[in-house]
Amino acid sequence: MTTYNLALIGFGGVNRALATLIRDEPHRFAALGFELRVVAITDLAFGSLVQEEGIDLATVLAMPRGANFEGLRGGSSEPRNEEVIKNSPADIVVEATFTSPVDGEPAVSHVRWALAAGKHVVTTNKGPVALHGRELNALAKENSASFEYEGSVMSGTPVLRLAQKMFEGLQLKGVQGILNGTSNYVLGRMEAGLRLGEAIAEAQEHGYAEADPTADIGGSDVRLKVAILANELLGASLHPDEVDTIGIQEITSDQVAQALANGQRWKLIGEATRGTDGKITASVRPATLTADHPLAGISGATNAVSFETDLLGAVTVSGPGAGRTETAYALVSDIAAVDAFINGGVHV
Ligand SMILES: NC(=O)c1ccc[n+]([C@@H]2O[C@H](COP(=O)([O-])OP(=O)(O)OC[C@H]3O[C@@H](n4cnc5c(N)ncnc54)[C@H](O)[C@@H]3O)[C@@H](O)[C@H]2O)c1
Ligand SMILES: N[C@@H](CCO)C(=O)O
Repeated sequence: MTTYNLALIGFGGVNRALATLIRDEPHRFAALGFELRVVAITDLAFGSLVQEEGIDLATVLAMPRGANFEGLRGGSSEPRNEEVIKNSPADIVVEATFTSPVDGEPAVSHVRWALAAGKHVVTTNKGPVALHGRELNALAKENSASFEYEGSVMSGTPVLRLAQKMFEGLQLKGVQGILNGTSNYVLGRMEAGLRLGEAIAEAQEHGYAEADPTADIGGSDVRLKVAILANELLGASLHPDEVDTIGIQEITSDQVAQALANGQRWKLIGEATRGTDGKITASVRPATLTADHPLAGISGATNAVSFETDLLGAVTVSGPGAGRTETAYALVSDIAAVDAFINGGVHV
């Protein structure tokens, strides 16, 4: 059976959940026809660790926050990202550091270094895809590497591959969705009477929120996702700055209660639409939805996206939009796509 060597860049919630799956559920990967070995980890907090024969995941997963890899064979307290990405014996670089909605760094550099070295990249990080997707895909092609990012839009719920593969023969006119688990969770908890700050703290505990939750609440997380959907599925060349964005930070508990009393729910809606002139416009804004709207019933960290098609009308997909293990699954599906690329030379 093929063994793929992985380098985990970022050892936070998502990559720890992936490491846990690799440690506890090897049968899941065996069923896909390969096994996974983690040969390198880097993280701002832990430093870096490279062990060619495979890192003992039980040991590193048991390390408390505040500890670092110095003292372990091949370990250092410095996060030597560039050295690890370029020189470790990894076949696949798993990028799950924090998302910068401004310039995508440091993740953009991580992805560039890996692809330029001919290594495959899987990532849940929206920044590189939304801000430099075209360039990075070209770099992947140039270096015969695979660049996979299914988890960048709706965590483990398949959206990009589903639309690319299953909507063949349909014309896509637009997409509309609830694309942020944290803000949707927060709005639901405000309906239950919590204050905004209390609800955000709960979302952080569940592992839904970004490192800086203002990205979730202020709409910049959804802006990146809308740009990805528009560019990947509608053939646009949108920069996230071109997506008009308003978050939920100004929505008050009174407004939430008032809407409920009127049979409505506040939701943060991201959309991208192809106009009659062919131009794609996109926005993120809060809206009150009546109960009969297809997105009104989407609660908690669940997300949903409606694809507006010419022959079927709206096709809506819903599922987890955030969560550590749910997002780690996106990486599993991406690694399976890399395997298919390696074996067939094609993207799936
Ligand atoms: N958690 C989710 O539900 C979810 C869902 C979809 C996508 N994502 C994306 O996945 C990525 C990881 O999410 P997470 O929940 O694991 O975040 P996290 O904050 O738990 O972990 C990120 C880790 O990256 C490390 N890091 C930050 N900058 C670094 C650097 N320069 N070098 C090395 N390490 C660095 C941090 O120390 C931290 O341990 C983010 O980009 C996020 O937007 C998360
Ligand atoms: N913080 C994001 C993670 C998924 O991208 C959310 O809450 O949706």
